Amino acid sequence: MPGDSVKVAVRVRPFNQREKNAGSKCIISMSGQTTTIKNPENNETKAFSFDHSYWSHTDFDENELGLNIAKAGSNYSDQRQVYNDLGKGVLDNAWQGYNAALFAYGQTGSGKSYSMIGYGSNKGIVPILCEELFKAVEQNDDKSKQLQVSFSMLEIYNEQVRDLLVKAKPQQGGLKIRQNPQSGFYVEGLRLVPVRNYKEIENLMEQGTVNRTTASTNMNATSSRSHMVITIRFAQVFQTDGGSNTRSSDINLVDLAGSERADSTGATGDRLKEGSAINQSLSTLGNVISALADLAMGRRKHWFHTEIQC
Ligand SMILES: Nc1ncnc2c1ncn2[C@@H]1O[C@H](COP(=O)(O)OP(=O)(O)OP(=O)(O)O)[C@@H](O)[C@H]1O
Repeated sequence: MPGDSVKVAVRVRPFNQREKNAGSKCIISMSGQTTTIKNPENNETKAFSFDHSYWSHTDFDENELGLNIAKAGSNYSDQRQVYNDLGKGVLDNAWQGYNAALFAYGQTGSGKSYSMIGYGSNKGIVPILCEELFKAVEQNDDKSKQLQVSFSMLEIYNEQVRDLLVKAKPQQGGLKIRQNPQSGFYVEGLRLVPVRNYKEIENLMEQGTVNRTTASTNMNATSSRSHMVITIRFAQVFQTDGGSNTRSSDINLVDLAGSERADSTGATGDRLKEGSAINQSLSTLGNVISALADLAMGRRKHWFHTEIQC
């Protein structure tokens, strides 16, 4: 794959009302790729380097369209900048036939859905990426190349997979994850809907977002209680003398549920059960990623099965 195969970025959001009411102080600062955390008790600092460190905490105004834009001279990162750095490369790779995945990970209420999906006019990476994909598709005037886009959207809620494009209540136990020796993992029965333009994707995304399980907690009024995976399958069919060749790519865009502490979210009953499923699956995901890193570095020879059952 061209460029770096893995990129890591962090983003700091503005204080919410609860944090403002509590008189919270920001202990994070960002400069270039570096994120610095200051211990307010002894002023000790620790610096961490990432591919991108996005300052979205202060120094922005809302324009007449409701868009949050940087104040002159500030280092505020808006939605478009985050897309340009993270989403654009994913799209470029898809044109070249590579699969790609983008995960948003963080504590509950930290801004994952804002960065991935967005709120109101502040569209996130997923809608911008879909819009840019269709802009390019519409510009294609090569008659020997046919471009096809399909869309699916699922959630993993309490360890069960549900198709978000289907309104009906999910079947007992949820959809099953299967493995095909040729094409890899897939979700049996998941709808993969062919889409012809951005408007159709926008409608599907809206429908899926409404179906997604959210609830209010002390930490976030619109907390996602499930992990969400949007897959955009992009196929380029090239006509040849003898028939056709297809170059296909899956773009997986994942908005994870946030990690949480039961005493901070005030969770009881269903919320508590969801919170514990969320934390368990996030730690499993962490194990899977470190196992993959070990495999890539040659530190481990075998995959272990139990980690991929979630
Ligand atoms: N960069 C940002 N600029 C402005 N507001 C933001 C930003 N990031 C997050 N917010 C606001 O913070 C609140 C929480 O964000 P969001 O719902 O995206 O969190 P989350 O990490 O997805 O939470 P959860 O895991 O509980 O679903 C929302 O009201 C959102 O509008």
